[in-house]
Amino acid sequence: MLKKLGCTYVVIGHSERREYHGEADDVVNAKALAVLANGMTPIICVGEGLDVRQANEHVRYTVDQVRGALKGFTAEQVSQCVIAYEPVWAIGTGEVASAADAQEVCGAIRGVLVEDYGQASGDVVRVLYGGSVKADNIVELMSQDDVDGALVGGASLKPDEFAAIVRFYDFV
Ligand SMILES: O=C(CO)COP(=O)(O)O
Repeated sequence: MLKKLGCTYVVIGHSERREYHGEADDVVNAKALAVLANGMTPIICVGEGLDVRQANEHVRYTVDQVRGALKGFTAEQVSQCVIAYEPVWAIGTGEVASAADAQEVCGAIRGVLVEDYGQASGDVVRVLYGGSVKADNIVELMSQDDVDGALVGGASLKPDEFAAIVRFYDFV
């Protein structure tokens, strides 16, 4: 159905789907395979809640979600995926992870992709950060080595704000 509607990217495993619709890693895995089989690109969302962050388990937790979502994938399939790190405590709250927080987890995600699927796959996968991204924090987030882009929620509903995010490179 999404393919027929002309969709090219499909967001999977968003924290709201995980929380309210039981979209666990096995479902995310099956959906990502279905998206790829239909010639679209899965954007696989991962990220920890506040309790996990406070327990300092965020890297292990998020990396486990990535591995669960990609279980059984070939390196070629992985190369076609986008991963979005969205710490749940930063979504729609105005609470943005610091650029260093984003880099820590996005870097760890890239690390496991390289470890499990090789350097070429790890390099080609786009790792995004999402959670209260705005015009005034996009430059710092995008300057991190392993943050390749952003998954923007609320700010995408404000034309001027979103345009400034998309054109962040004008401010670098
Ligand atoms: O969940 C998000 C995008 O999928 C992020 O939303 P906000 O940018 O509103 O925090």
